[in-house]
Amino acid sequence: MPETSGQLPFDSDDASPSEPSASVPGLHYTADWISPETQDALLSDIDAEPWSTQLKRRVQHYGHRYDYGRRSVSASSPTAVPPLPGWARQAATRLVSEGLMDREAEQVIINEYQPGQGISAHIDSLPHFGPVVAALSLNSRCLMDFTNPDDGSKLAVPLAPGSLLVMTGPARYTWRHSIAARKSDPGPTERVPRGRRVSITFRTLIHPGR
Ligand SMILES: O=C(O)CCC(=O)C(=O)O
Ligand SMILES: [Fe+2]
Repeated sequence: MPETSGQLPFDSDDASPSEPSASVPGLHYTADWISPETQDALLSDIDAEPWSTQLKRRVQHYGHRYDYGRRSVSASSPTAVPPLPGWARQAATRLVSEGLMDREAEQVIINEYQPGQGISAHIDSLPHFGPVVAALSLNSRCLMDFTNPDDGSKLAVPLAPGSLLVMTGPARYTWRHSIAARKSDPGPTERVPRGRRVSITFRTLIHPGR
């Protein structure tokens, strides 16, 4: 296991070109954005920090806490959370240098999904978060379902370990995304069992000072 000390080899050499989705405008998928070794190093850094059990899935918040009940973001001290770890700042810098985010992410939520867990359909908070949401997948694949409420169209996007999904434009502002709470996903030939999946999501804030 590589020793990280908060720093990770966030080189972009291994990444495949980002692919825009044919069906969901503003959705970009990059396979192998990080290597399996970097995934392992990230997971061990993440698992060394406390998880919040306020939801069915465990989460960690950095930079600013997102209050799921109030659907708001707070920077005030009673709800303060740790700053972005070094590895998250490196990833945020890389997202800007690759032209995927306009500014460095100020808020990170890490989600853990055990097999059978998911996330219900939503759009990430419009009053609080900026125009791009990026999600890095670790350890297990899953299908993320996108639904357009205007015409009911749907697309299931496979998210492989090490991949990066970037939502912007209609994928960010119109389409809803969700992960079904189930233990396996349909695959090309047979069902694919899910393992423990951890996602790291990066966001900018519309009002960083509040
Ligand atoms: O797990 C993911 O890849 C995405 C999670 C998500 O949609 C969110 O945190 O808003
Ligand atoms: Fe989301």
